[in-house]
Amino acid sequence: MDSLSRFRLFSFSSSSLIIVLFLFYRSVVGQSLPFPASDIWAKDSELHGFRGILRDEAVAMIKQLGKISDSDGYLERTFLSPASKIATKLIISWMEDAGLQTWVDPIGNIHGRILAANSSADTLLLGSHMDTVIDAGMYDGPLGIISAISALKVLNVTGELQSLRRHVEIIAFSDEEGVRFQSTFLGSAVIAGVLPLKSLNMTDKSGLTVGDVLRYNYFDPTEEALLELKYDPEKIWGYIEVHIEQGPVLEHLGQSVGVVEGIAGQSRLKVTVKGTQGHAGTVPMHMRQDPMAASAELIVLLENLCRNPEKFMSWSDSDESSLAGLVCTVGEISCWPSASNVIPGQVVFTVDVRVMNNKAREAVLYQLSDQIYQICDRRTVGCTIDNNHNADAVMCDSDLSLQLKNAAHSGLNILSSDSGEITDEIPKLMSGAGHDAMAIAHLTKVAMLFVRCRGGVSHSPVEYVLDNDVWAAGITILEFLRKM
Ligand SMILES: NC(=O)NC(NC(N)=O)C(=O)[O-]
Ligand SMILES: [Mn+2]
Ligand SMILES: [Mn+2]
Repeated sequence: MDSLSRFRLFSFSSSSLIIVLFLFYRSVVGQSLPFPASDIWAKDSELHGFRGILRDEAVAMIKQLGKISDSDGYLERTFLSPASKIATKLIISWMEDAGLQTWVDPIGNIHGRILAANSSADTLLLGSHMDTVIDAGMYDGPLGIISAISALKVLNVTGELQSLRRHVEIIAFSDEEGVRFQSTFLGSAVIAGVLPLKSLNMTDKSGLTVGDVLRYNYFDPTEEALLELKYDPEKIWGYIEVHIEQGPVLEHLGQSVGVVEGIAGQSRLKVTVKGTQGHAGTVPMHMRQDPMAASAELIVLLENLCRNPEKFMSWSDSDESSLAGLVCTVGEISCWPSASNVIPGQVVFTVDVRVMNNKAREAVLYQLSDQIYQICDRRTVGCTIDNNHNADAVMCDSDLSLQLKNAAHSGLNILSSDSGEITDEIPKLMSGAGHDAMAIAHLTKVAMLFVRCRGGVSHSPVEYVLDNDVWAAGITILEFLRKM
């Protein structure tokens, strides 16, 4: 047996012996030792990177939250839905177990806070979103909330919670995906004071508006009332978000975590194509105004434009480099009346466009709209394009990111001291996915930690993160909190 294994065996057996002696002492003498049991666990856990809390318990929490859904058979938890209300109670219980003061704001954001001894200290915000897409994975959003809660729970166990240099507040945001109302960041945008008022009029599939739902939850979303929920930038030091990468880079590099350099800008359109509803058997093809066939041509065009922008865009608008990372997705389509023997009267589909360069995104949107109107005119069908959501690209703060990178490095070294691996350089990478950090960047400086996910797959039930990578996220936040 090599020396490292002998040391590990000794350290494990000695800590187990201490625990047995403590339990025997308490049972015989009936008194606790001069120091509380948690110190023993804390010392033992310190040796092993608090694996019990930061890995095993965190993974169990992710799985538990991943079962709370509005739908049977797959995970769907949208803005202020019944499942979100159940999830809220669970997240509050976890925050309180970690020693945090908790509350829920009128937008459904869940807050957990610990105050520093210095009442004039500024505040570090941590968090991510509790809502999901449809047929979602269980890590997108909840990983960021739970890794932050677990890190603070460790500090609670070790008695360090009261000696933090800054106030720390975890926020579980109520709507990042924008699945129910197509307008995203509803929760984080209110905290940052940047919620577009037009978002309040967005409707869900049942015809309810955002405003209706908030008023049903006893909050009248007037401009003044919304601004009262905005945080004061002077009191906020920064925002850190842990999130799965949702891409293949970290897995390709063989790294568990990476630091995000920037987040691509994004826009969401709703395209409505109106034609002449008719009988599938009697209207000759040349006499049809068919919005379904028109939409099919539009969707192929959108794909073609984003695959080969140079064929559609004069380079004066934006040169090739600025179009790097351009992606375009039609994720949702519906038609009326949706019967196999009826030429539809109307088709509605969504368009999601992402690219790092904001000017390039505007140029792409212009080209898309121009092409859509040209095709609809040629097909004599009507067309309206609603621009439901825009979020400019965000660059993460370099100083905060460096602190996060250093925390990741020291955290991984703690974990690798168990396994003997030496931690390489922590990679930096871009995000094509959007994050609450895009909204919070309007309030304070932001940094993000990406966590490897299997095959880079996300927005799918096969989304998966290794338990040890969950652990890596938690210990990074723990090290960040200790060193900030
Ligand atoms: N991390 C995410 O999945 N965010 C998603 N949501 C927004 N708003 O971007 C997305 O589609 O990328
Ligand atoms: Mn997502
Ligand atoms: Mn997400």
